[in-house]
Amino acid sequence: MLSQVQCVPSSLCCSFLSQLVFTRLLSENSRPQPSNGASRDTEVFFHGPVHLCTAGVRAAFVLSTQFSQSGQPKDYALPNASWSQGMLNLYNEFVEKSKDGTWKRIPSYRHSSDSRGKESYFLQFLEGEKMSKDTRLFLRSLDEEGLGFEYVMFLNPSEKRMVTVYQPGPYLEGHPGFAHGGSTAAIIDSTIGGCAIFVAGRVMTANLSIDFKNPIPLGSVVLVDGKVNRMEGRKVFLSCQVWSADGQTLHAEATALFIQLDSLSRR
Ligand SMILES: CCCCCCCC(=O)SCCNC(=O)CCNC(=O)[C@H](O)C(C)(C)COP(=O)(O)OP(=O)(O)OC[C@H]1O[C@@H](n2cnc3c(N)ncnc32)[C@H](O)[C@@H]1OP(=O)(O)O
Repeated sequence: MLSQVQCVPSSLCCSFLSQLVFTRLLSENSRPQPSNGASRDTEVFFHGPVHLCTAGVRAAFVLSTQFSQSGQPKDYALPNASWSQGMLNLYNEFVEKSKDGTWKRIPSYRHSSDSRGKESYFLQFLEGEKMSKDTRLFLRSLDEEGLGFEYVMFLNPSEKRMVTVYQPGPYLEGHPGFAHGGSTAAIIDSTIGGCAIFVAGRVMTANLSIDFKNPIPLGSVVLVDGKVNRMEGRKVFLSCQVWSADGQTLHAEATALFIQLDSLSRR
């Protein structure tokens, strides 16, 4: 995913009832069309006795992670039961800051194609792209809440800045108890990638250089703060810092170069 990641030497980077019931979403080829309800999209495989009840619970759980009650694709950038109080506090802080329009919460879906036709700064990026229904966005690839990347992004358009309130889950472990450096690189890349898309439309990461300063405990809450520093032609230069929620610990800082893929997409 990354063209280049540099790590400082001191860095530490380096079923629920599944024995009775196997439930899996079919390949996302059969991912439900949101307006038609969700049931078409799940296939439940039973091994042994038919445990309809548990299967139903499991299926309902899986579906509830993908669709809102309205049947529309679920916006994952909203609080869920896995968010810690610290995560909620930071989220509420930025929601408050968004009331005057300074900041804007960025909705987030599991599939790129779910962003189509919605208010999304990704829309411009997506236009004209062929979307595969087999794919999931990397950071939204897990069915169960809280296990992987729990995050919400807020964009400050005038400052060309994006902050991500981020809570790394247990499936992101590197060294025991701490987030893998690659997962930190991924959230940084996506945060500043959002900034770059905002100013330049279709972009790709050409270079990402990260200094890992302090390990990030799994389940803790951090603020990923990225901004555009300058643009030179097709080149977008960005920087990013990852801070603990209390602002006392700098976990990582990064610089990056994104390249605009075509000038027509420039905002
Ligand atoms: C969820 C939404 C957020 C998304 C965030 C996720 C983003 C990603 O992870 S993208 C995936 C990872 N990135 C990739 O796979 C990119 C692979 N690389 C490429 O496709 C190409 O090299 C690409 C597009 C970056 C640049 O290619 P190309 O368009 O031909 O540009 P090219 O002409 O070589 O270079 C343009 C300028 O950038 C400079 N440049 C290119 N790469 C680099 C680099 N690594 N370091 C420094 N400068 C560079 C060139 O020197 C040139 O400068 P100048 O105009 O001053 O001469």
